[in-house]
Amino acid sequence: MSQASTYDVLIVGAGVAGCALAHALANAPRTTPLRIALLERALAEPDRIVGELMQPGGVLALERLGLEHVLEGIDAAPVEGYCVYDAARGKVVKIPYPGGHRGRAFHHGRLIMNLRAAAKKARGVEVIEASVTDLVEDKSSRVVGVRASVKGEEEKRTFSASLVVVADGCNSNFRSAVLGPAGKSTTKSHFIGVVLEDAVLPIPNHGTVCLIKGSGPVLLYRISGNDTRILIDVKAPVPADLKGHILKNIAPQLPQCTQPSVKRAIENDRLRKMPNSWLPSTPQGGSSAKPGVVLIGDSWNMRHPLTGGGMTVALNDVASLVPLLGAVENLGNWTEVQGVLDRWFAARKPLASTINILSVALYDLFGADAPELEVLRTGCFKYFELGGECVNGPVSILSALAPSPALLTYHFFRVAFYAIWVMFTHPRAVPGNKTRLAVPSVAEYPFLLWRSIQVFYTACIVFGPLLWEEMIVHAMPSRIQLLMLLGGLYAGYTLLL
Ligand SMILES: Cc1cc2nc3c(=O)[nH]c(=O)nc-3n(C[C@H](O)[C@H](O)[C@H](O)COP(=O)(O)OP(=O)(O)OC[C@H]3O[C@@H](n4cnc5c(N)ncnc54)[C@H](O)[C@@H]3O)c2cc1C
Repeated sequence: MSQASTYDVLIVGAGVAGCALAHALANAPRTTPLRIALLERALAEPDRIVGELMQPGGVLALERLGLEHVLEGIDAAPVEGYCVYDAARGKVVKIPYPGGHRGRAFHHGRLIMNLRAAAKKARGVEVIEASVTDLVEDKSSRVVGVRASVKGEEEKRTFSASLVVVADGCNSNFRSAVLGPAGKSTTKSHFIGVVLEDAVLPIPNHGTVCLIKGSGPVLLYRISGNDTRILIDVKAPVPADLKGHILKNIAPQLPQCTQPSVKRAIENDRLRKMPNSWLPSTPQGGSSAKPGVVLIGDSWNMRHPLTGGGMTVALNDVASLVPLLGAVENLGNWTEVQGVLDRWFAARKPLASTINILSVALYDLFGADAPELEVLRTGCFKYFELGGECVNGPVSILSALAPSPALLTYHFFRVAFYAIWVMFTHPRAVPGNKTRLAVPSVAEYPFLLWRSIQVFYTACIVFGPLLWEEMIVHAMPSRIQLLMLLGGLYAGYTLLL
């Protein structure tokens, strides 16, 4: 016989978002405390290659949520900034976080176990090992609960609640039921991961991003006293002989100091693979939303993991949602919840959109194979070499300390113009004699002028659609969007003339 269990809130998935949300909702000041069920399909320590570097903006969100202690006792490594290594030139540039801020890197499973323990301790939260199989709807198609296989029980159980929150991660089973076609994600590439033992990084305590010729970027960061994570971006189709491909084409391009540990790990260990997906967020409070259910975390919004922003976005989403949702006395009042979701969508935009756009734009530059993107990639590296605000601005954005799409747009297009300047003014290999370097001659200017137009156009088509998707498409009434599109087309037409 199936049992029924009734709560105020059901949360599907005890990962980063689900645990933080359960803990924060339980601690929200309310006249009547909430009864929350946190349903997780496997309570054993997860062993995954995701969510291992937390940006300073994520650490601050944990503090806002009263969860900073989850970073303790897990042998987490401090992260003081980034080091970008350009394999083509064998050069590194140091990009420290601003103002002495720090991120942390760790084994993902250890963080999750601490988060689950914190959720379990919170008043009114029940953590249940159960795999959710269906959303339960009433006659009006409002979600009123879930059905789940509970560990140790033969029959499926129905859980009911005023509100269901889905936080079941990147492979969400319920995304399309809630979002419809808007829930279709795009996979840009895969990350291949292994753990290196006793690896030496070019700059200690700095996440390393390696720009590789003919392949996507490679990330390296220490995740405990002895362990270093390597994530190698591989575009589709993933080669059948992956180990051979990495050992032959990628490992020799990595910084010399890391190569012995990389070769050892690739030869001896099992390679793990995860898709790198992109899913812009869509509003959940509008008339097309499914009543009674809300998505949060990767089930709702994903970006490229190159910039390690997923947990930061998820935690900041929780931190901005809970004060709004916690104030709703009757969570069964969907009209009131809808209003909250609209305000939440607007409140989260600056941080989430900045991180999301940056991750994909940077990936397009760093994973470049087209010649125009190659120019932008070189320009970006040289922009960082300028130091000062050319480092401080971008790293403040990356670390989620400066949640500003305007600042991101400013630096992105400064990089594009600087890349064009570099093309005209910096020495480069002379065609036909790769060992000789020379500044382009005046005779080459017509070609470079044409290339500049292509580079600028490429910058626009990399950045424009991301900005449109994240900032405009769901933020404005469609008539204003249409006017903006027509205005943009007209401006482009007059510029071309
Ligand atoms: C290769 C890779 C590397 C990444 N590296 C970083 C990084 O360094 N830094 C960073 O900030 N972000 C990183 N991310 C992104 C980050 O992992 C996610 O943004 C983050 O984990 C999202 O949290 P979540 O709670 O939404 O999902 P998850 O943390 O994935 O949690 C989902 C939970 O739901 C459970 N679940 C799923 N289905 C069900 C079901 N039917 N019933 C019950 N439970 C269920 C799962 O078991 C899991 O515990 C990376 C992503 C990838 C792909």
